[in-house]
Amino acid sequence: MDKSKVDYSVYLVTDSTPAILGTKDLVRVVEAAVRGGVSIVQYRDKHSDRQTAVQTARKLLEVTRRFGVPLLVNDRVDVAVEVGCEGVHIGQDDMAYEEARKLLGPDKIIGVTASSVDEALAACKAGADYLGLGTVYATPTAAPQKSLDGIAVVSALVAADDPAAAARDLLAKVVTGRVPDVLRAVAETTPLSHNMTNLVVQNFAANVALAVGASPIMANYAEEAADLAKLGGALVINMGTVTPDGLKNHIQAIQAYNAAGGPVVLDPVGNTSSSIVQRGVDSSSTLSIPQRAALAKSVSRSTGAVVVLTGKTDIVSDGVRTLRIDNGHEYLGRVTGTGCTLGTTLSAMVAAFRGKSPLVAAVAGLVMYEIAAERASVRDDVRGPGTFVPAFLDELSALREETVRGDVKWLAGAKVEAVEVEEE
Ligand SMILES: Cc1ncc(COP(=O)(O)OP(=O)(O)O)c(N)n1
Ligand SMILES: Cc1ncsc1CCOP(=O)(O)O
Repeated sequence: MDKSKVDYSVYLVTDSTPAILGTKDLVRVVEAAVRGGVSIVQYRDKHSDRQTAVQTARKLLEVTRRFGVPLLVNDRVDVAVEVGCEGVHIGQDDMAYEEARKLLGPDKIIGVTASSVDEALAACKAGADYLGLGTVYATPTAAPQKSLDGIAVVSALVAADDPAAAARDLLAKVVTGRVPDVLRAVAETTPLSHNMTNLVVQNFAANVALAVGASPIMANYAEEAADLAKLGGALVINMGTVTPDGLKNHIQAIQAYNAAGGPVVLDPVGNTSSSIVQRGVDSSSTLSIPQRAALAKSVSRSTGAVVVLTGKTDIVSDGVRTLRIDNGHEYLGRVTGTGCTLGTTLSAMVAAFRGKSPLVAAVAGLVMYEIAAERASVRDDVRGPGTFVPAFLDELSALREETVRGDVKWLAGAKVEAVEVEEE
């Protein structure tokens, strides 16, 4: 497992004490919670003897590996080494970070509890992969300007009657709560949105990029890609009006962005190839929502990419977590290019949120785009698809400005839910 890609959004810390677990079976609770959307699990057991702890950790590892999420062990580095799980979480009174690192090697995850700025700085300097910052309470007066990477919970999941439903609920809330972070990152960095897109949408896509806060360049000549890829932006490959020559340019540009580690958004539009990652196919799809969710998850698993299937209900999956978004307006389907320019929007989000969560970035792009459409559609000056387009650009821009000044009331309209997908 590549530890730089670990998602800390919903972090389950287990507890086997009867007061919290009750009479339930811990492994089943963890399995249900992971199925619901938990993205990382820590086995925390202060009471069991070593042999029992190793046995339990092995059972938990079997579950977490099946779902592709990491398992850490709290405090007991020897148990983590013996079962070969993804890492440990240590506190200030536990084994020293350096010693744990020696035992675990460079590739394992080591999280450290920090209860003061000094402890946090020391842990970062030593090389901790993440910090556990103790109990966090929101206050009604102080909304943080920057949210955390995720929340670690014990009883909200372990004591829940339905851990899978509780995990789905938390996942949707945590992902939605990070949307402003993504939009602010776009506003702060003005990322390059390098579009190799179709003939129909060039101008519209450039304007959407500007409205969401990105810097567009419509550059179809791949010789430019290597230089552009170094600028920290993202590439949009839209195959709407592709030609044999265009295809060669697409491949060369993708290679340049891959070499530079830059994100690529691929939109095959209504391409007639056999690939299933097709927006065109999807939007007229007769598949049910569970089928589309399973499809997105399986394509994401096999490609390693975050997959977005748009439609009345959008599906987003990173192969582990799958979400649905039910925002938008029918005008989006009555204006050409609105699917393509969603790709441009997503490029801005993934570029600005590079190194963080592409799943969260994708959800942010979808939510912003579709709530802008909802707001535009109810404006007095909008009388149909023609007047919708300028109003839509205005609303994209307004959402960006509101978010930057800390006004995120609009996010209350986000309809994001986690979807449970059966394992194949
Ligand atoms: C994610 C996470 N954050 C903090 C803690 C607390 O760890 P620690 O300070 O070692 O205390 P105990 O959990 O051992 O009582 C944690 N476990 N996980
Ligand atoms: C009409 C058309 N023809 C080739 S690409 C294109 C634009 C499609 O745009 P969208 O699918 O985003 O509406």
